[in-house]
Amino acid sequence: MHKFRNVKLVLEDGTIFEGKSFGKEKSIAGEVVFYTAMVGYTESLSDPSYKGQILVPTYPMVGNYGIPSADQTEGVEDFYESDRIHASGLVVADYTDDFSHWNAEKSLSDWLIENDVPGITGIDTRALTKILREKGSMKGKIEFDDQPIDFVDPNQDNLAALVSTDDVVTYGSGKHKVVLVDCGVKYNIIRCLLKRDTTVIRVPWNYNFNEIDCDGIFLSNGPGDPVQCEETVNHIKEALKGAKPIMGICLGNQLLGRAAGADTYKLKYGHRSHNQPVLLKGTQRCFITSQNHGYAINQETLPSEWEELFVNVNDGTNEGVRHKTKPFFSTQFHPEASSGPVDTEYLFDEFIENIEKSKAQ
Ligand SMILES: NC(=O)CC[C@H](N)C(=O)O
Repeated sequence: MHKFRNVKLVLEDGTIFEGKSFGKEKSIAGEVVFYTAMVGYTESLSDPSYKGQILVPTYPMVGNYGIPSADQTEGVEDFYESDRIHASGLVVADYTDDFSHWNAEKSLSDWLIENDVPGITGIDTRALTKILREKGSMKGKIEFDDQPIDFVDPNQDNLAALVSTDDVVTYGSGKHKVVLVDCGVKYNIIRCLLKRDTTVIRVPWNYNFNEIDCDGIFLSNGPGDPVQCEETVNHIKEALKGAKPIMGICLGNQLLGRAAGADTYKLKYGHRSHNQPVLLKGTQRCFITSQNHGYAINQETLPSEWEELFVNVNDGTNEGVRHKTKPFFSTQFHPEASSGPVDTEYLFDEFIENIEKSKAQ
């Protein structure tokens, strides 16, 4: 029985939380980040953007709806955001093995163990989150006494390269051909594109996608610091010389911003939740969005032919950019949601409209 052995969460500032293990009995180190969504542990743990991070859901009870089936449609799992867990570890207040849900097939504990990922329960996640909010996201480790390890900063690595596809993969057979630059794509982006009559050609993060004859370019979400993806940025710079429609999400927003000439920077503790309010610039329209990011575009550095598209109402940070004359836009939040509110899924329709207009020219 692997469960409920003593284990510690150790923060870079010296704080130690004692808890019980309910995942793999393996010490790991990473960046500790909190998220305040009440549901969505399956989607978050399988979101490649969490690579290298130790996740702390602030919602106290975790595990009660189990882990879903691996049913697939067109080669994409219906209920996961990738084919494995990408987060390094999970920290919860109150884990329960006693799950109940129409689609549950196994416990969260079993899924963590299968994926070699440790979990720690019995932690005062409210106290932990207060520390992360005061001091910012920080390095931490889930450590078993007999397996000491050092702290690591995952953002020093090119994490997108670690989670991107190795091969070019094609999904669907719709009329619009979209190149999907995979820096760590969430499956719901592929699902949202396939629902809109597309053929999706998923390519590695550093692939020269400009060589592909396509109708539009999609820049995915992904983990880590956008400065690590200089190769992708150079390919985007090339694409910006043309006029093929581009849409980006999250890391895709940051990479589009950098390709345009703007800078990016690290936020103190990031935005990870289902209730982030964003204002559509030039209107009074506010959307509630799903978010997961630690970096942002510095909107002051956007060149004059670009403008801010959305802004975060909580802290004024950038939530999207667009070109003033060409069909290029991106969002820092997640219009594909999964998990979270779907109010901004219409942005995929705008991307497809841009493709239709550009094909009609
Ligand atoms: N979800 C994402 O694409 C995250 C983008 C980037 N890694 C950040 O943390 O800001």
